[in-house]
Amino acid sequence: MLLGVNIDHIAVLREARKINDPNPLDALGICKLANADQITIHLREDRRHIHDEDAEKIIKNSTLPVNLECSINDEIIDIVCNLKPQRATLVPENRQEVTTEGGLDVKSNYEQIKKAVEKLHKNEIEVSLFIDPNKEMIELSSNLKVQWIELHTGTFANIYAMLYGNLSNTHHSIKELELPRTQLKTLLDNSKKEIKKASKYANELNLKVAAGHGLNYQNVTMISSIKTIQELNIGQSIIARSVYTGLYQAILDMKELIK
Ligand SMILES: CC(=O)[C@@H](O)[C@H](O)COP(=O)(O)O
Ligand SMILES: NCC(=O)COP(=O)(O)O
Repeated sequence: MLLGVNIDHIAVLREARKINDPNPLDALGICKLANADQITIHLREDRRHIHDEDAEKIIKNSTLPVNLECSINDEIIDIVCNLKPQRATLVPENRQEVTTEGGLDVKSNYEQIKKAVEKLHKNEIEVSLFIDPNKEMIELSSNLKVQWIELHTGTFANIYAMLYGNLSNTHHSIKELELPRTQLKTLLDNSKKEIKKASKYANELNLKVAAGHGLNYQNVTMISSIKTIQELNIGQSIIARSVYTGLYQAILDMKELIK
């Protein structure tokens, strides 16, 4: 199983002080040494962590392929076309959100996405669509002739955290998931089944499948055991663990779990 390490959260720490430290660029060599397969970054419209200058330097200096996540906004797509990462992953963005809350609505935004995919392909950038594990979204992605889809695992991760991660005992508890454990267990099983079924269907349509969002050292093996998923993109949990273990060890630990 391939691992893309999302290094956005190094920039989150830097932006907490609005200075130049820590610099996400410094992570590139460590990711390579720890056998990461890809660097993932998200150039958000509000530039809350990764900035244009970071993206430019990371793409120029990385010896690993760079997967640049971005919205479908015209201006952002033009920036990505100039930056020329190996891959662009198109994601939904909502200025108010704490983090990406769901997959791209490929149906409602079909024409805008088509335009973005064509521009990116013209610039020799492979394209992935960050979508929910939903048959219609997969079929529309296939129609758009993208190379990859990335299945949003945020719902799965939230259920897991409420069931096994003690989240319900904190002020971050997710109200709509405050359910009896038996019910959460069923929801978790169903969520995994949905992801498995979606990845199998996408492979049948010749789409390569990545998955990510909210994956961590506890929940990841439930997803990495799905053979029709080729790659995981993981950020927050790896960077959080690296505070204690160092980034090199945090990546090795994740690689060991998903091999
Ligand atoms: C699309 C996705 O899942 C990641 O890019 C994630 O959103 C990164 O973290 P932030 O949501 O904090 O930007
Ligand atoms: N596309 C998902 C990603 O890059 C990482 O998300 P997270 O692990 O930071 O939640």
